[in-house]
Amino acid sequence: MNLVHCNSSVQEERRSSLAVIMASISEWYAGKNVLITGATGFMGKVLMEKLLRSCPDVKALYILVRPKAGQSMSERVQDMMMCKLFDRVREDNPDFHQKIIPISSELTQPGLAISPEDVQTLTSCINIVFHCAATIRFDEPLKHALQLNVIATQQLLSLAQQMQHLQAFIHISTAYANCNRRHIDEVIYPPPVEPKKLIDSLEWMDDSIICDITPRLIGDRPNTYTYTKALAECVVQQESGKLNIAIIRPSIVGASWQEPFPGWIDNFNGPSGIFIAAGKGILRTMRASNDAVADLIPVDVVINLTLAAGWYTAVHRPKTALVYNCTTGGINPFHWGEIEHHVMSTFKRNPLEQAFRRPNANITSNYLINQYWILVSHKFPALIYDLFLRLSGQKPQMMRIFNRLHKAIGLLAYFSSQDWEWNSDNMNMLMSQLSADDRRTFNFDVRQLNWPEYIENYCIGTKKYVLNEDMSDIPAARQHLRKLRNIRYTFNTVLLVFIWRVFIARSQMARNIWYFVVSLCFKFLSYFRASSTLTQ
Ligand SMILES: CCCCCCCCCCCCCCCCCC(=O)SCCNC(=O)CCNC(=O)[C@H](O)C(C)(C)COP(=O)(O)OP(=O)(O)OC[C@H]1O[C@@H](n2cnc3c(N)ncnc32)[C@H](O)[C@@H]1OP(=O)(O)O
Ligand SMILES: NC(=O)C1=CN([C@@H]2O[C@H](COP(=O)(O)OP(=O)(O)OC[C@H]3O[C@@H](n4cnc5c(N)ncnc54)[C@H](OP(=O)(O)O)[C@@H]3O)[C@@H](O)[C@H]2O)C=CC1
Repeated sequence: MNLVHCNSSVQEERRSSLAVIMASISEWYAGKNVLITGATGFMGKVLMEKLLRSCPDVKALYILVRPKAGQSMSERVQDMMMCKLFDRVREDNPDFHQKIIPISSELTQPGLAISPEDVQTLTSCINIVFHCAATIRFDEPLKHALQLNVIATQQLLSLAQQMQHLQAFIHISTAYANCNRRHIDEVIYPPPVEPKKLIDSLEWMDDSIICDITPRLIGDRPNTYTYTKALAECVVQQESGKLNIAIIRPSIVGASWQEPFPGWIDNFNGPSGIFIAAGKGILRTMRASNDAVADLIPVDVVINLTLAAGWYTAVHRPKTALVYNCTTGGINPFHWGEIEHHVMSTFKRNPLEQAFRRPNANITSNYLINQYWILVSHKFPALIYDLFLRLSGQKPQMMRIFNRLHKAIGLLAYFSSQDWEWNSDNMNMLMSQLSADDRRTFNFDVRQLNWPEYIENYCIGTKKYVLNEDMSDIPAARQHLRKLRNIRYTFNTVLLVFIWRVFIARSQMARNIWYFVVSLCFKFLSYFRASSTLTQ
């Protein structure tokens, strides 16, 4: 009798674990408590939106938020939920905010500054963690980047170790964590330095000493961001213990492709600021290679893959942490030269308001040519415009804007001037594990991505959601571009005449050429006049 009971309970257990494996992704998230760091950021918001919309039975989203810029934690969360990004979720479930539980936390503080009561709540209920928070600035001082990207990850892992019902911990890294290599596999590479040793050393060091040794430490990586993200991956590996871990490595995350609507973007990071600067006619030249692969990845693709990886990690519990390179270059490549073409074409058809000049940006891999165009197309017009502002009693501003732009493009050029090759076997493996329905709901198949259409929606997204410009103002923006074109023609003509006048006054040869050209013009004019009189 006992044996029969035992057999049936084993069968019952097998059946339920089979049911878990067979469950769709949204069924798996049903009833789950999810912890998200970086929820107020670009990717965090899209992650929350997708979870609430496509996994409507998820129990609760616990989000770690800090007060910022004079706003309390709750004010920030309320503002965030009003955001247009959540329109579709709001339509489906006007009470969606009840599922969002903000937890006050400052990730750079000991214990992540989470209160003991909140620690108690989190450790007793969380089923899955998505760690998105990071500083993504390329010029972040090393100590701060280490504090947030490495030490906070370490502390979060130690909190995760105490969670009684945790089934998966998903860490968001970057495809450029190992950008000092040309070919990047889905493995965690040995760290440039033992993270614990570095943390201990920087603890006692003066900021100025750290600043001095930073270039030596980061070595062949371009900035503290990629360096600390590489260290964070190593910390995840070292401190994971018995947790089921996965690491997602997106490349350059851009506007949404399809969800919740095409073109969603809310920041100036990565290429977005460059597109805007080009659309405003400010950026005319940038160092980038026309033929290098532009490894952009839409944010909704990254989030769909992240949620699917969360499900897979919890259900299949791979023996070692799986790394997912989430990139497009090896599957559906597109190049910076093509991006330039489509960005320019979109902004000519859908101009931004109050452009400084007509959009006309060119990329070049040649240092000297780039420097020449910076002088002629950036600095010279900025000087003239600032002079005009000064003369009209206003504060000069253009040179300041260009200095900031030059700093930004200087930091980004590393990524747009060379190629990398990422292995994406795990992304393909994950896709093969999804049911047909899940593949549609959590689509991360970038083979279907139509680049020209995506780039057009991306540019229009920057106009609508970053700059908050109205599409109905496009006729006025086109009119403004026509005005700029006329100003340019007039300016060029005046400049040409001025230069010739200067030459003519000083050089006999210039005078001779000038008289020759003018007399030629007169001859042509009189010929046309004569021939038109004859035909009458
Ligand atoms: C047509 C041409 C086509 C050519 C295409 C070529 C494009 C190449 C693009 C290559 C991208 C490569 C990205 C590589 C990404 C690696 C992936 C990742 O893992 S990591 C992810 C990638 N990580 C990153 O991308 C981070 C990179 N960014 C940084 O590190 C810093 O922003 C900085 C150092 C560039 C400037 O620092 P700083 O001078 O201190 O300036 P703040 O930041 O403090 O901003 C101050 C204010 O200005 C605002 N604003 C900003 N930009 C623009 C703009 N263009 N306009 C207008 N406004 C702009 C900004 O919103 C802010 O406003 P508010 O809040 O005050 O109201
Ligand atoms: N964007 C991209 O192109 C790419 C991003 N990634 C990775 O994706 C992840 C998310 O990036 P993304 O959303 O673009 O970045 P964002 O800068 O938009 O968001 C960063 C998030 O981290 C939070 N955060 C930062 N500092 C602290 C702190 N001290 N305490 C608490 N929270 C903090 C921010 O909160 P707050 O709002 O309070 O500042 C914000 O929610 C990162 O791990 C990044 O490395 C990887 C590849 C490319």
